Amino acid sequence: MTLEVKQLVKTYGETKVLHGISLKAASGKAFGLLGGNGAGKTTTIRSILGLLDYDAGEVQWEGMPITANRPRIGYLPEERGLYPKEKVSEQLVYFARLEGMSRAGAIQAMRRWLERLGIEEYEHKKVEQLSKGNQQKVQIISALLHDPELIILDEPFSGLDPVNSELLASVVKELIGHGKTLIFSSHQMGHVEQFCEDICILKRGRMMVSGNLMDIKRSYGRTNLLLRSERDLLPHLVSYGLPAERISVSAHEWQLEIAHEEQGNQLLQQLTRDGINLLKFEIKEPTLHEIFIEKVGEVS
Ligand SMILES: Nc1ncnc2c1ncn2[C@@H]1O[C@H](COP(=O)(O)OP(=O)(O)OP(=O)(O)O)[C@@H](O)[C@H]1O
Repeated sequence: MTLEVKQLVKTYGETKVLHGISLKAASGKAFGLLGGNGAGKTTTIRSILGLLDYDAGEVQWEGMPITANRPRIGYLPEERGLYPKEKVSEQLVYFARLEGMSRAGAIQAMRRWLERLGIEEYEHKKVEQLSKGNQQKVQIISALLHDPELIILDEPFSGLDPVNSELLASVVKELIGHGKTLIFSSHQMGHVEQFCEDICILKRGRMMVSGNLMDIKRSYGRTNLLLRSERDLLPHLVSYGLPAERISVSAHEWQLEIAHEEQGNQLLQQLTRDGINLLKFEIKEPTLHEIFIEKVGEVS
């Protein structure tokens, strides 16, 4: 099951906020929709959901316009939308009923999810009586209760402590394993790297990078070299012609950028010739965080 967005253009008044956004999210994979504040992620998501009229482009599900062939969609918006005075159970069953579930089916699914996320004791509590993180879990359940085929999660980890983040991470992996089509929007690059095979990075409504994350990393080359030694490596590295200002050091580890893998191997030979014993020699791919900073120029 594939979602395909083709050349989306959106204008507000005189301002174009999407300049031809295209993406393809396939079943059993997560797609990372990234970008700084105001880049156009929410506008893209709202266009996919049919909550927004766009000026040009197409949104297709399984090769057909999504308006004509609408999958079951689970959406976790960035801004939360629970009613504080209502009970958890009432709200969840209400949302599930809106998605066409029977009352009995909704209650059964709700109990399963409450238990899965470890908040079964709050079933009959009002939302306002729950902590922020537990309210977040209820909202996540409301997006997943009706077993959606297309799942769009905007900052799903917000407000979750490390233990609950792990719990949600395992749920997300399970959903991917069950063949769901998942779009994941987050400023937390670590989570994106954990789940997403494909990504795109937006900047002011334009696509700066798009494609398979491993390919994107590979296309950047293996540029970081990490060395660990009990000896001071700096004088040696400088004597090989490497600029001192490009070498960072912390706790017996030296990190520097190299042009290509071969340069790393040459350095290793030079250090060995100089009788330096290395405790670590690692050529590292760039992180998504580094790619993001280079492409967007800011972290948000
Ligand atoms: N209703 C609106 N009217 C006018 N401009 C809008 C409207 N909604 C969004 N915009 C503009 O569209 C651009 C993209 O906004 P969008 O909310 O899609 O960004 P985003 O990537 O989701 O940002 P964030 O990470 O901060 O949530 C921004 O410049 C924003 O100011």
